[in-house]
Amino acid sequence: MVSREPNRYQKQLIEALEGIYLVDAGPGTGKTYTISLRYSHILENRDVEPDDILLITFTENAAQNMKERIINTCSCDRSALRDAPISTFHGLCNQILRTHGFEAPEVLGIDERISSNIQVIENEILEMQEFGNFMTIFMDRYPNYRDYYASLYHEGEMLNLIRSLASRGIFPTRDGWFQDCEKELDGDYEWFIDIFRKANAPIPGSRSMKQSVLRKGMNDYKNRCFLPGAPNFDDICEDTQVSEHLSINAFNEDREEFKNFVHDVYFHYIEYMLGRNYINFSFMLMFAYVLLFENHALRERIRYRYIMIDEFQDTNEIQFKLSLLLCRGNLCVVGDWKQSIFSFQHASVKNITEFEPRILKYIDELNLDHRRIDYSVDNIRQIHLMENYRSAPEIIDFSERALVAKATKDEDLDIDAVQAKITHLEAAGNSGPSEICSYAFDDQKEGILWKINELVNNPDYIVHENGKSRLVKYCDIAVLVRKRKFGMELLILAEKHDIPVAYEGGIELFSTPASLLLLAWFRILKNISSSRGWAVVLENAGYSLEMTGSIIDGKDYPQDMLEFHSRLSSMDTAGSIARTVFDKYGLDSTITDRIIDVLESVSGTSKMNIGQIISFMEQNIDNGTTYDVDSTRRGDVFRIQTIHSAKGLEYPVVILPDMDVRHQAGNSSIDFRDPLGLRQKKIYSSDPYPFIYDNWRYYLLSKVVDADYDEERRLRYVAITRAQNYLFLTTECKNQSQLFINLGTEPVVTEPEIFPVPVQESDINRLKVDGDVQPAPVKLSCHSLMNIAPSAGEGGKGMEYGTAVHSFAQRYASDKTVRPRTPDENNVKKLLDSLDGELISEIECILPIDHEGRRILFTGIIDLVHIHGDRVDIIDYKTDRSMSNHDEYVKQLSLYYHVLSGIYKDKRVQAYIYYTAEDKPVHIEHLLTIDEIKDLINSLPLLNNDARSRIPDMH
Ligand SMILES: Nc1ncnc2c1ncn2[C@@H]1O[C@H](COP(=O)(O)OP(=O)(O)OP(=O)(O)O)[C@@H](O)[C@H]1O
Repeated sequence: MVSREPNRYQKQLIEALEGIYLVDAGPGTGKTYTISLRYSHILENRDVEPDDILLITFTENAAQNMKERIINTCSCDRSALRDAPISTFHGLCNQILRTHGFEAPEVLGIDERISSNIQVIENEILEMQEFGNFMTIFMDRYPNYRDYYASLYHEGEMLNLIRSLASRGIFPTRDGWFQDCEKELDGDYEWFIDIFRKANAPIPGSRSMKQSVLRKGMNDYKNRCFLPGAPNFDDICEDTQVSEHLSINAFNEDREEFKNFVHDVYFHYIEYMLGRNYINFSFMLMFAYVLLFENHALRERIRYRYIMIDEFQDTNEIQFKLSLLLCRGNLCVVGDWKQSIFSFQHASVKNITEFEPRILKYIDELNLDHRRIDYSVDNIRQIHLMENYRSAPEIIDFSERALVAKATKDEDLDIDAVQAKITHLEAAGNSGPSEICSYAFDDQKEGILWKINELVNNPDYIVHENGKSRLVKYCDIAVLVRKRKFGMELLILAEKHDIPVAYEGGIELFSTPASLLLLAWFRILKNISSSRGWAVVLENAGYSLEMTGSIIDGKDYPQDMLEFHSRLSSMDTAGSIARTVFDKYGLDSTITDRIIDVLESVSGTSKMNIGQIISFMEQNIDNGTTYDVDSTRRGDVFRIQTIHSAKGLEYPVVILPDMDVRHQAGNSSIDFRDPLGLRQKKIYSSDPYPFIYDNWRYYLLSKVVDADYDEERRLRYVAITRAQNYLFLTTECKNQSQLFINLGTEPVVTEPEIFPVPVQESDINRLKVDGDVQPAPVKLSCHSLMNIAPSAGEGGKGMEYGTAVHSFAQRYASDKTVRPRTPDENNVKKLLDSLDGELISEIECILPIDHEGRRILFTGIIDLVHIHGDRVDIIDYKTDRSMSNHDEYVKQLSLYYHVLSGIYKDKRVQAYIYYTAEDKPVHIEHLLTIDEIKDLINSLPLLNNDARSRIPDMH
């Protein structure tokens, strides 16, 4: 067992307390572990209180965990630690503003105050609604900007731009910009021209010079709709290059008016929010910053003796500057540039990769008119942690190779330069078994589930825990996805297959069936004749389409539902309506709790009426907004997580599906990024005719700024480095990303075996339909009657082997030229050669059984049917090395037997299991009768837990 003593370098970090420290170290090197020990060490060895040490983490959860870890390990007074400033930047700024921020808006020339009961708008949709209201007023007041309004795809673009500017420390004042920061909006000409010349250099060919990368990328210029006056393609594109003169002209585009527009929207939106006693996360940081910047006495009072920041690679510029203002000279930041994956939240990887130049630049800015930073940063020390305690050596090596895998065929990636920046890690703690394997499936999600079932309880896969070895459990496995949609689809499929699963990392709460039902009731509450509302409610209660149509047309709603409606009408809060609806339907889960929670919080914050609640729910659905739901299921379940939410975690087994690395163009008409500054992608003009034209200048400039796949690679790196022992990469057979191909692991092409597929009722209980309604049939795979561990079925040869044998048998039955490759396939060939009747292979069959008032449809695939004279043989291949599962297979063959007996009434049907390893067809003498099958059905948990028993009574 690995000792938990810090290593030499970790010790050095723990003990080196005074000064500025940068730790840019790889995954699993113990950064978080060491930081918590360093915190305790400061308390134990310096004359300070917990209040003197600021520890910043990335999420509230991480802060909580860190605090608990410190409380459990530190020998100092635990009660003092409970309120210690271990928090996120937002938590810290919120606290500063509520205590000292009353007059902060004055710094920007705003007359409003920050009250101690100011409401933080955390909800994206709610803020978007507020922003929409604000823009309506603004547009009315500023008609002069109407061309800009017309060019926006969506008002939300402006809100996103405001957040992005705020994260960079670009704030508007009444008369201009705070600290002349608007020069950032102009872009960086030197930087631009440097990359322009690189991208525009012709490429040496064998005989003559070939087109530059930039020139190649410009071909689409001809097809765009630019305003008249834009240069012709031939003017802009020369033989092998793009005109430098026109490119400089494009960079120097006059944007004064556009900047004024952005300034006015930004400034008045801040005023509007404060006027309603609201603040958002971006403005919280902004006001805390300007307050500490201007109020020297306060800054002096608040500053911390020691500051530590975890996950520094995902901080943004204003957070970096805030840390400097809050610091007395002892700052320690830890992170890993290779794990920077939050640029969409405006994080800046350069905070860590260019730590030193940035700190010097920021200090110059902060000290321009007053000496705010009085400590020295001349001696920034770096501590290198190079031992990875998490992953097996193969996984560490593979992760480092993945960082230099090209994302596209033509990507101009300087592999040597990237490699030079990677510090190779040694595996320090994990000497357990290890495997990296990639798979190509026809259906990737089915394939992933198959692999999970193959892993669990399979002696081929071992996990070490607390010094002991054991088989893999579901809870050891994490599937880390790029997009939530993929994760949600996998979740639904896993649930359908009855594989224990939990989805973590946010779900589209308002698109869940429970929420859609609630939305329907809100619609009915707003308008008793709402056909959209009634359609959902009636359908959910089991009414057929025709019945629903006639009820809606005749406004002849069921009495019990009308009574329920009048009960809901008497309620005055969205939360109580939601609670009552969910109670009525017997819906009680973490999802319904969270829906109530969100509705209570947003309707409480902004006093919404029913119409606004409906539109809030609709916008959530349209935007696919996700909410964290406190873990759906605990226990032995495998986890599906987005890569972003898996940051900092580790799992014995990681499955990483292929991800699409094509850049989503995204509908946006404005852009703000280095080195281009603030730009309009689209321009509205009524001349020569009203249209939203492409901006030729932006088009050209955007071609200069290379498509950047670095963050995609880093995302993959984060996912891979969560794995301790086993890493499985998966892809679709037909649709492999270039990044996947370039990882260089030849995928095993395999077809997943069929699972038990109990088709379940929806988790929503229904209001009862008047009269008798035949319940829908339940579809079950024949495997659901069998009691076989998923991996045991192939008796040690593995499912892949079994799949290959089945696949060979199927092909050989129809094409005798196919060659066997294994002894089992050879035996199958012998068997098939010996059969002289008609052969039908892999035929799907369904056996209906009526049981206790309900129809159950058993489905399965018969490997081989052999029809010969008055006899029909059913043959099922098994690649097991023993016959230990024989009795279970008899159940499966019995179902097939009853199907074929019903079809071939005048023939004798016989069933055989063909054990391929032994070349042994075993005739099954005693097949189960239908009554015996019904006895087995009684023991199925799914059917006993019949949803019908949970139907609420409306009467
Ligand atoms: N000196 C050590 N001895 C034994 N185990 C260690 C040591 N240092 C760290 N570990 C263990 O290594 C694992 C990774 O540690 P930690 O999460 O702190 O790394 P990290 O550098 O923050 O990783 P990441 O960058 O991936 O978030 C944890 O299980 C931790 O307990």
